[in-house]
Amino acid sequence: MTRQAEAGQPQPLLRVRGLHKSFLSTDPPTQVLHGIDLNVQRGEFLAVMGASGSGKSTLLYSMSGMDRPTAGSVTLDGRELTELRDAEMSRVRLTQMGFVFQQAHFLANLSIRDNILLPAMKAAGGKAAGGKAEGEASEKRVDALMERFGIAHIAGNGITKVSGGQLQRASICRALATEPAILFADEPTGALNSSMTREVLDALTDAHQTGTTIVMVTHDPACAARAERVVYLLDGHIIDSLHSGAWEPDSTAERESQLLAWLQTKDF
Ligand SMILES: Nc1ncnc2c1ncn2[C@@H]1O[C@H](COP(=O)(O)OP(=O)(O)OP(=O)(O)O)[C@@H](O)[C@H]1O
Repeated sequence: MTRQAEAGQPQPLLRVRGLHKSFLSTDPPTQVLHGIDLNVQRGEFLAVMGASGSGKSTLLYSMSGMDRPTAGSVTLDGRELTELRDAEMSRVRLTQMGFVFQQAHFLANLSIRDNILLPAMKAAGGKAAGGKAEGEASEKRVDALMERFGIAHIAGNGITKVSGGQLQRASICRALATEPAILFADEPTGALNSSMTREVLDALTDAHQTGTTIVMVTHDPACAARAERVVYLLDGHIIDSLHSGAWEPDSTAERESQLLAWLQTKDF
């Protein structure tokens, strides 16, 4: 879409234009993304699908500032991210973005609650710098999130004393505790069995329904069926997208079969 055509549209929360990513560490360089254009609207739940190696994780990392794109533009709430220095980008990631990965990385010497609280405290500037009130507000928010996602009873446990599904729900709490503008999830259910997958998907759906913008990379049609829109990546290009609309519990089977039929047209 040209800038002129975009003028009448609501400004997307995340706007990606002409995004290229090559890895120069290989000889010859590995060109992974070939000029991605993508808008993510405020409050949207977007899934990114595609075959293994098509560049899904590279896209997620390049648009969330975890890695530097080779060329192109990424704006979050109108702010160009590709020009930020590392320290500024780290601050944006800490305060405006939440991340959930396939494997939850938690500190072994802290309780689940303290692991969740840590980035929220850091984002608020720390108790000492941010003031007692901000620290207390972070603690209240974390306790409310743990309650909402059904893990309040494991608050004091260490990470070896919880299930994979509980740990992943704790990851989602940790990602939301800083009240990010956008949540990035990379195969958040990839390491879970089907009942734990459902727990985590319910948590993500809940986060979305209460206003969180989500971009999720997934192989799993059951995960992608929760999203409002799915884009399909092939060899570093977005080749198609499917709008499924708002998710309703009753529509799960229908959405999955619609998505599977769409994926079959892509040799998925
Ligand atoms: N750091 C790196 N250096 C060199 N090549 C890389 C690097 N990271 C990724 N690649 C290559 O980029 C391509 C895309 O990888 P990416 O992980 O983004 O794909 P994907 O679609 O997420 O795959 P999967 O579904 O298997 O996780 C692959 O060919 C991969 O080998």
